Parts: sequence; C-alpha cells; structure tokens
Amino acid sequence: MIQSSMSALRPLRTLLFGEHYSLTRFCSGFVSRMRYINRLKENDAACLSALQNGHIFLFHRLIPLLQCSDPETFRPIALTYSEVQSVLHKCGSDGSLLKESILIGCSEQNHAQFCLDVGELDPAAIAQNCKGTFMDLRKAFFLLEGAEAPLVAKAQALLQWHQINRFCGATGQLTQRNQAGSQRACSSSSIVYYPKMSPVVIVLVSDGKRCLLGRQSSFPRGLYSALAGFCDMGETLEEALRREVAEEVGLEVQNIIYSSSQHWPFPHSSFMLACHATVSPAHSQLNVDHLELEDARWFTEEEITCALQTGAACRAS
Ligand SMILES: NC(=O)C1=CN([C@@H]2O[C@H](COP(=O)(O)OP(=O)(O)OC[C@H]3O[C@@H](n4cnc5c(N)ncnc54)[C@H](OP(=O)(O)O)[C@@H]3O)[C@@H](O)[C@H]2O)C=CC1
Ligand SMILES: [Mg+2]
Repeated sequence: MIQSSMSALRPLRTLLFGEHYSLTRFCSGFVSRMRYINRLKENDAACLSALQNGHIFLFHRLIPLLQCSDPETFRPIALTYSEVQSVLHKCGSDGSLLKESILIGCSEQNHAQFCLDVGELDPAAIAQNCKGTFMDLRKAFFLLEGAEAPLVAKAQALLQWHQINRFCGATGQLTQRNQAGSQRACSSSSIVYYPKMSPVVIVLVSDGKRCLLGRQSSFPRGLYSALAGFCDMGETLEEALRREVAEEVGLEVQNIIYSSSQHWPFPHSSFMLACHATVSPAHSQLNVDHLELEDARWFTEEEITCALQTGAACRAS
C-alpha cells in the first residue's frame, strides 16, 4: 500500500524536484545529526558501535581534561576509542571502563561525542599520556571557546547525574543505565529516571535609568550579578521571578520580558531563564535580605561601562 502510494507520487516529485530527488537531500546536517543522536539513545547496539567510531572526552572525578595551546586558550581533548583504550591500558585498567562512556552529542563532522570519568585511575598518569591537564570546570568554563564550554558543562552534568542516581528512590535497588546514558531504569519498580535540571530565573531589573545588581558573600571580590533564584514547584517563570526579587531586595517588578536561556552547571544542573523587568523609579528603594545577599545596589550605565572596561583591561594585562 505504502509502496504503491510512493510510486503514485513519483511524477509529482520529479516535477517539483527533478530526477535526482532523494529524501536525504531535504534533511539538513542539523536534522540528520539530531535524528542520529536520538537513534543512539534508543538503540544500545548502535550506540556501542558509534562509541567505537566516535570521540571521547575524559574527566577525572568530574574535572575535565583540557589541552592548552597557548596560555589563554584551552580546548577539551577529543580522543578516539583506541586512543582511550591505549591510555587506560598504560594506566593499568583493562579498558572495560570505556563502556561507561556517556553520549553527549554529535560533531558537525558527524562524529558521535561521548564523555567518560576515569575517577579510579591516577589523574597525573592520564594527563601525561594525553598531553593534557585536568582543570576545574568553574575555571575552565570561562577559558573554553564558543560551543566547547556548553559541551564540557553538559558532559560534567550528565556524569554527575549518573554518579548520584545509582539507586532507585522507591525501591533502593541499583538502577541500570542504557548505553547512551540518557536514562536509568529500576527493574523492580519500572521507574525510568531521566537527567534533571533545576529551573532558575535570572533577571536584570531596571528603573529606567539604572540596573540592579547584587552579590552573595561567596562571590569573588568585586563581582556583582543580576539577581537569580531557583523556581519553586508549581511556579511559572513570572511568579518565580517576582518572588525572588521580592525576597532578595524587597521590590515588586513589572513588565517581565523573556530574553534567553542557558544550561548552567553550578552547583548542580540548572536551566537558567533570563529576563528583563522594571520597577517604577518611585518604588526603587531597596530592602536587601542580608541572609541571601551580601549587597545589592543600583548601577548607572556609566558605572557598568566603566566596570566592564576595567575588567577587560585587567584581563588583557
Ligand atoms: N546572581 C546569582 O545569584 C547568580 C546565580 N547563578 C546561578 O543561579 C542559580 C540560583 O542561585 P541562587 O541565587 O543561589 O538561588 P536562590 O536565590 O534560590 O538561593 C539559593 C537557595 O535556594 C534554595 N533552593 C531551592 N531550590 C533549590 C535547588 N533546586 N537547588 C539548590 N538550592 C535550592 C536553597 O536554600 P536552602 O538550602 O535553605 O533550602 C539554596 O541555598 C544557581 O545555579 C547559581 O549558580 C548564576 C549566576 C548568578
Ligand atoms: Mg539568589
């Protein structure tokens, strides 16, 4: 039936697209990659085979292995299956650890990408064999180029999620992961667990002339940031944002406009939703909750520009 309807469509296809019509011509590289990744999540054998032909990024106890090409530029090291096998052998492991690799993506060159935590092995020996260095993600996040920081952050977040979700919350039994590492399942309760992110709002509040920034006592000296907070269960983005600003600085905001989003790996996996919002100048008096924030202040555009220029000058020197 399908066959005959496909044949019936052929003249139309030829008219529209010419003799060399093929379905794949209309699948962009992006679509093919997304479908490929999805297939690897669903098919353990396909995923294992992709691992043998893919690229693997190593971590040691959640710290990524990076290569430093010059003092300012770091890149994650993409190793092949046989390269990792050889490094593991040199470090006294039989290589079975490789099966614990977790799928994190697919490069534009169509190589499936995986990450692997070699936490039981000697990090110095691994780093030396790979000509790399293990660097804390909080530092690495700001030194990695473009798309590489989110990839490394995603890898670390997935590795961490697997490490803390080894047991079923209902039965206490060990959970089993699929080959891609996109889920864990408990055979006793049949519960399937998926990697989780906590939704977080971050908001730049303005009174029309100034913007509001705050700092926690744990922030590095001199660092101020837009206000942020975790969404509570059942809240909308707008409700969470209004509550957080009210809690932290005692203001009521309006005119909430969504701006953008990003995955944020610290302290665990958050999904940050960034917005703009306003308060009227007549209601901009701050009442800071010092249990949550060490300080919060209104900053003028000139102050922000000056601080950014000073920061850029400090980084350049
Ligand atoms: N300006 C900022 O604060 C910035 C924050 N971020 C990120 O935004 C997120 C929120 O930061 P923050 O301002 O500290 O959040 P909050 O203002 O919500 O305060 C943190 C407190 O919220 C409680 N909490 C509620 N839900 C969670 C959860 N799912 N995970 C952890 N704690 C929770 C905890 O309190 P208790 O332990 O008392 O229950 C925690 O100490 C973090 O991922 C942070 O890294 C990023 C950039 C800037
Ligand atoms: Mg906060």
